Amino acid sequence: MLLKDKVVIVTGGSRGIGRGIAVECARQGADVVINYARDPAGAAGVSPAQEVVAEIEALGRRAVAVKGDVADPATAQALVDAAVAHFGGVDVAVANAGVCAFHDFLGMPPELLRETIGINLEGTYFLAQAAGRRMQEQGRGGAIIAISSISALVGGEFQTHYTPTKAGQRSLMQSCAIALGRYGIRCNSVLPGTIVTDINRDDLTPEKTTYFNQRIPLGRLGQPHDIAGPVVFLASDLARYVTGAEILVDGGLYVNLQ
Ligand SMILES: NC(=O)C1=CN([C@@H]2O[C@H](COP(=O)(O)OP(=O)(O)OC[C@H]3O[C@@H](n4cnc5c(N)ncnc54)[C@H](O)[C@@H]3O)[C@@H](O)[C@H]2O)C=CC1
Ligand SMILES: C[C@H](O)[C@@H]1OC(=O)[C@H](O)[C@@H]1O
Repeated sequence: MLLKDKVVIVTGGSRGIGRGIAVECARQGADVVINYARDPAGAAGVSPAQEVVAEIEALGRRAVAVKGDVADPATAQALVDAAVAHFGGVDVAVANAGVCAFHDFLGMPPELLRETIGINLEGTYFLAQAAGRRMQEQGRGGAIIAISSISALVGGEFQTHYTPTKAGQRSLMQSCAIALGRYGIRCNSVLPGTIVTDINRDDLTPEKTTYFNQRIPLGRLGQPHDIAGPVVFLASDLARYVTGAEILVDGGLYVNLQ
């Protein structure tokens, strides 16, 4: 087990990539605080956040779900407080929550631009700061991981509000690595390629899916659990000398120009 008895926070942990990360961390021995923004119950009357908590408990670990908008700095503090109150501290913070409402550049409403920056970039900043403060007090180091994107490296016609937030998260982790290295707190990014989740359900038409499956050297789009392994690695002591770095997890998409 790579994360035995570590305490992990995952924002946006009730769905998609965040859910995959939260469950894999528990499988690796961690107790987990998951954050969610909105969580309507499904047909069976059980919400996704409750499902994740139950899945983690079935693995023999503890979990708690905390509601909150990551764009609000109070949410980051509430997540740290929950980790301390329920599990005694924080070892790993994963800034995963994010939005990407596809929109053309010339018609971009300022509200959508600001909302995207607030959730994706400022939300990561607030979590890194709140977790970093607690980790410094604890004096036992820690790991902060931003779920950035292949979009930190390349542009997107309908993502002019989004790609700068992903580049910003990567840059933020580099600067935090310097600011927090003296406390043994490592800060890194994971850059997923295109992963099939709710965020791109409408964008990934059958035609686009076929195109990607042909262009990606490993022959398929990603799934949430493809991202969890690299996150666990960065969170674990196996990565004890890794900070200010990033792992591109895209099936080879980025390097295939043709
Ligand atoms: N799916 C993909 O192809 C890729 C996704 N990413 C990034 O991965 C992260 C997770 O996205 P996915 O799992 O794909 O999408 P998703 O839509 O399935 O999950 C996003 C999560 O963020 C939460 N969230 C959204 N706004 C929030 C807010 N204001 N406060 C708290 N939580 C909020 C949602 O409730 C949800 O749990 C995002 O940061 C996204 O930018 C990066 C590269 C590729
Ligand atoms: C939402 C997109 O499909 C997804 O998110 C990203 O960060 C990449 O641009 C992917 O294509």
